[in-house]
Amino acid sequence: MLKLERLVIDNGGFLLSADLSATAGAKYAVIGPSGAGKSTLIGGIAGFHPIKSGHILWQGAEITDALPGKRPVAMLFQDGNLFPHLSVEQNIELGIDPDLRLSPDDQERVAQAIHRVGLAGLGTRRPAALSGGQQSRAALARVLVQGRPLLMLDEPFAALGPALKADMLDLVDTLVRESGATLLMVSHDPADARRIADEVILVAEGIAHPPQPTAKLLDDPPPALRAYLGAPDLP
Ligand SMILES: Nc1ncnc2c1ncn2[C@@H]1O[C@H](COP(=O)(O)OP(=O)(O)OP(=O)(O)O)[C@@H](O)[C@H]1O
Repeated sequence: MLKLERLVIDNGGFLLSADLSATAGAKYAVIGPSGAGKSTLIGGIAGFHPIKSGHILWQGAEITDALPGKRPVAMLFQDGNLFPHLSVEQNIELGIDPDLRLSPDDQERVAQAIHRVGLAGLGTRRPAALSGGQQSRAALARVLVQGRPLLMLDEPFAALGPALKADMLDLVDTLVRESGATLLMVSHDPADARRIADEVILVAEGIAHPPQPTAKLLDDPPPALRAYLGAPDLP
């Protein structure tokens, strides 16, 4: 379980509060208005922002002050952060060892990840020689090989068209189920939440609220979410 206990994250003076738990192996969408603090929330859990107060616990162990690389977290951003001068294979290998010194077992894991995301035969290409969807797959393979139990995606597929995005969400769903990882995915699109998330963490006005079942929250949104979703005001 991921526990955020009276947590306050400081992102350059912007404060985000969270007091909630996320069940291991479940899938959460993080949604809410622009600027509300969604990226701050997952950046804080990943160790990219200082913690002003409170605690972050994973499976009962305190990780509040752990270095980012020592946390149980793999993170994927919108642009995927692929290095243009490296092959797809090398980009994925970086997920295992920044110096690209891989054991035969590691190389086998990379080959399996490439296969698993549907890029078999394209491992020697540079990112520029891949389509946008294929680049997303390569970036996903890189977080996969890290084998971390907490997978955090920050609007990873926002640049893709609707059909490709749906494909990628389904792929993430399958991979997360297979690995048993816990997923936190920031998205602006409620349809993404419905497609993949068991529960939604609503972030509004600097507060990350405890998770609520996706359909219940989206079918009957609270005022903070209602305006954002463009839902009509209640009479
Ligand atoms: N480096 C920074 N220094 C100061 N304030 C920042 C910094 N980065 C972000 N902020 C502020 O923190 C607040 C939350 O930003 P954050 O990126 O977490 O929101 P968000 O909900 O992810 O927004 P969006 O949906 O637009 O990506 C915003 O008001 C933003 O202006």
